[in-house]
Amino acid sequence: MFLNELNYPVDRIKGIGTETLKDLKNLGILDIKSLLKHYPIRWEDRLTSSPISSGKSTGFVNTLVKVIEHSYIGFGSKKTLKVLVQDKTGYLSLICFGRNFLEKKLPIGEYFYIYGSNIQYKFSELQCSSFEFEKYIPDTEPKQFNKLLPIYKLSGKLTQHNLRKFIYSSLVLYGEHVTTELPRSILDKYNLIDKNRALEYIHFPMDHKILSIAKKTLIYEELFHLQLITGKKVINRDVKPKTKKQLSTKLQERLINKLPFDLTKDQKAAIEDIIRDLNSTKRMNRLVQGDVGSGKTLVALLSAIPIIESGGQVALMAPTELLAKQHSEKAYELLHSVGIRTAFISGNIKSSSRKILLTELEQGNIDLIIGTHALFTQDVIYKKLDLIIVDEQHRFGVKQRMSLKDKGDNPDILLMTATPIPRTLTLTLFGDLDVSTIKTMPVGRKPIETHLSRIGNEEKVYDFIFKELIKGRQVYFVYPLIEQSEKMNLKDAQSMYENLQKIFSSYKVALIHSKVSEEDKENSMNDFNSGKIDILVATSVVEVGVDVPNATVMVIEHAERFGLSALHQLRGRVGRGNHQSYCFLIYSNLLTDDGKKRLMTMKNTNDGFIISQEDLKLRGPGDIAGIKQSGFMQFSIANLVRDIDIIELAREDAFKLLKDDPGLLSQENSSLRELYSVAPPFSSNFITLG
Ligand SMILES: Nc1ncnc2c1ncn2[C@@H]1O[C@H](COP(=O)(O)OP(=O)(O)OP(=O)(O)O)[C@@H](O)[C@H]1O
Repeated sequence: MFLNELNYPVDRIKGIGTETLKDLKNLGILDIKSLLKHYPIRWEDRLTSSPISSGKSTGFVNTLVKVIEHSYIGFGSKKTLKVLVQDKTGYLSLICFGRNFLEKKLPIGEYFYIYGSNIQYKFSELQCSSFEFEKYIPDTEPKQFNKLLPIYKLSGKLTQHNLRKFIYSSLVLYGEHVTTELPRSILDKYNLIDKNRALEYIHFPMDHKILSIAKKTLIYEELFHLQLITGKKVINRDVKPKTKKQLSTKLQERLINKLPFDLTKDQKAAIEDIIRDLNSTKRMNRLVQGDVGSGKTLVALLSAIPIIESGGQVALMAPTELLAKQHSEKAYELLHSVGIRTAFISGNIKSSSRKILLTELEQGNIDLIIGTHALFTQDVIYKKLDLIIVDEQHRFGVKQRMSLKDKGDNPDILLMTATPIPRTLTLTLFGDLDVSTIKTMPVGRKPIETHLSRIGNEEKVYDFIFKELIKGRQVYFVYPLIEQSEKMNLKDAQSMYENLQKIFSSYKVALIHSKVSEEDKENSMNDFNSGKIDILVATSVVEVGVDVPNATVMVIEHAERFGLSALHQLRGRVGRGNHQSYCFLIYSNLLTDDGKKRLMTMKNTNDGFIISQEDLKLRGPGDIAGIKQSGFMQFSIANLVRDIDIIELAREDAFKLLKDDPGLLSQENSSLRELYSVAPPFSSNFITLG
């Protein structure tokens, strides 16, 4: 649809000068098509009449009035015009703060449409100081009334009025160039309308019904494109088959037998799923999702073994250096006894050591390499990269993930996440993804006891901690800030580190946060791991992956400032062994409703699946689990939670269309064909993963 004229720069529209252009640019509006895609954030209902008599209870009016009287309140320069108006149901005083000039614009005896909000009963009368009006002219359609008025996101000096004008002009001038992308059969199936009409009605709807059809059309179209792109990827994945393998699992089984515990039922099932994928001709694209501490990392490491046994290499990418380091230590511990050669790569390694490491990797002398995005810098070359494991995948940008894939010849991909999301959402976000879920927790794990505590009651928490420390257990303290901030009156890790050293003077306390050098971080972590340190004071750097089974208490101060999934991840640092563990969420007095809900959810459940559902409800998908940070999904109108049903329909339709007409060659699909021959639509807006 959006070709040619629709790509004209937006200043083709009359009235858009340099200043306005800047403001529009800030909203991402550069050309006609992006102007047309700047959909209203809401519509003000100036269609449904709300007479004056209803104002007292509803707080607003939308009615036709006659001006009855002018008067002034106050004196001198501070006097304020009061305009008394009347409709069929009663009187209303319009208080014109700073707008005494309205005396001329609202002459006595004339009729006006009035839209007023914040109506209050004061001084024995109904008053309104926030209102808009338009002169009533018989037999003429009003400009701003009797309709659903679009309200847009603004920037700088832009006004609603101007933006409406620009959008209206662009619809009049260029609307005819907008072509319908969706096949006619789909429009008919769901009673959707042509794209140009949908755009017209989304901005300037005559009534609620047409608005709802326009919305449905545009939402469906957006999701349909997303699914079409996903579908194409699936086809491409199948186009390049791997050779069928019969990987040996001997070494893997040997290691499993050596473990001091049995794998859980779900761990076993996940490993079986992975082996089946690795052996098949289809490239693996599997997500292992499991709650914190459910044993995903172990599953991933065990899954790497058959690939390595067959002569392939494996790369494991973690989101933070701390986590990568920890994984590499675990991997070494687990795998070196069977002769598997593991290595850790980081951006901080000295160039001479790096050179050696890279040569070893290129020659195939390293079987499993673990690191952060340092794994795919240009000079990293693999001899035979067959499997990529990505931990906490949502924390990576798409580009990072893609460049790793290019390091091998169609390598298998295993993603891991401790932030489970609903299946439809997973499919949408990650394309054609197979999912293994680890729900069963290792035997002996006890649910973590979570206590909420208001700031000021820390003494009790400290008393409790003393008891745990005496038993030989270890403790985390987490703070939202690294250092003191003048702007925010919050406790910070640095000052509390000093304080806690005094309070727990016979115990060893360490501090880690993102500003601590990698070396110091590593030393502290090692010492905490080995039990040399009793108390670790930190920021949310310990959120992911840190695994110290002897730690039994997690204290999070200013807990209301953390998101649900962060709280859950942090809490998941304890309860990783057989000891009963505890989490104390200390909150300040300033609790918002959402903050309260988050804390209550944490208190009431340990189940990461329930928590992520709550998170989704409270924050919406855009914010969840770093999806926004990874920058791959920005919808203009669709909403992944609200529109879940449409996502499923669009997926079915898009996949069917690709199956029936993979080349988009039929007449009915010609718009789509044309569109995709230039560039996938919205490609700058979203890319799916996988
Ligand atoms: N089946 C099991 N029985 C007992 N302990 C297990 C089992 N599987 C893993 N563990 C141990 O439980 C701890 C957590 O395992 P792991 O680190 O693999 O979990 P995870 O799901 O990756 O955790 P996170 O999401 O926090 O990163 C580790 O110390 C691991 O050795």
